[in-house]
Amino acid sequence: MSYLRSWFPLDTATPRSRSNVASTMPGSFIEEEDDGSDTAGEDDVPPAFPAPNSAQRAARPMSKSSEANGSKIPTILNDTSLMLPPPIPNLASRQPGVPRTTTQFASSSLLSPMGTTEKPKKPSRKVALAPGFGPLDWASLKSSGEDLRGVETLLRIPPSVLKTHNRREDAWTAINGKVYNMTPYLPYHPGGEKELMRVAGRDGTKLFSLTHAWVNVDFMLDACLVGFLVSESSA
Ligand code: HEM
Repeated sequence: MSYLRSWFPLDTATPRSRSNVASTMPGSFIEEEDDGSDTAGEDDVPPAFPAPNSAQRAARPMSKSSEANGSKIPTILNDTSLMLPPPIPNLASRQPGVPRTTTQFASSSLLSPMGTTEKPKKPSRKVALAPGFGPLDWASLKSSGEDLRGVETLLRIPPSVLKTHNRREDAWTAINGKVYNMTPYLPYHPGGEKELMRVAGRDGTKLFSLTHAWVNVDFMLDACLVGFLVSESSA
């Protein structure tokens, strides 16, 4: 009991009756000193929650009726005092290709992601490749062992030599210092032959990286490497 008294500021000087204690703290497990009398069965009251004198109990508002009769029974949170449910998303307002507003997003996470309805920023400039000239066909041609270079060994190529390889049947270009034979790749190029031919016989590094810097030319045209671009003087 002395242990419990240190928790609760009870007036220990004037001993209270059990009924006094019970009226201030309903459901309290506090009891008087064991006076030896038989109290079996009276201890079965569950402990009060929130605990008497706890911060939670102090913070919660008392109901009007409980304030009136002086008892400290906290108001029970009922359905009307709960937060309102989120608004139901208006699915009918969705338009293909029209991005949704932020409120439409906030209302549901089950809608399809925005990327699927958004218009592409720029129209694709890819061309329709002839059947049998897709990326996988190019990959299998590269690994077939067929000669796609047209040279015996890798060469040192000055701009004056590069310039002479500017026809569809013999189209070379230099990208990042490496010279490639583009001719076998022409029908496989997703941007079309015409675009590729713009860099035939010259250094195509700038145009290449302006168009699609993400394309791995080292890998795409590894089987077409003919040599390295060098200055006229060092050729
Ligand atoms: C010489 C090496 C080149 C290689 C290996 C190459 C490869 C490719 C590849 C793989 C794509 C598809 C890109 C993608 O799916 O995102 C592509 C697209 C394209 N390429 Fe090239 N390319 C080369 C040079 C050029 C050059 C010099 C031009 C000239 C402007 C060009 C113009 C284009 C265009 C317009 C597209 C379509 C882009 C689009 O709208 O999606 N390419 N190229």
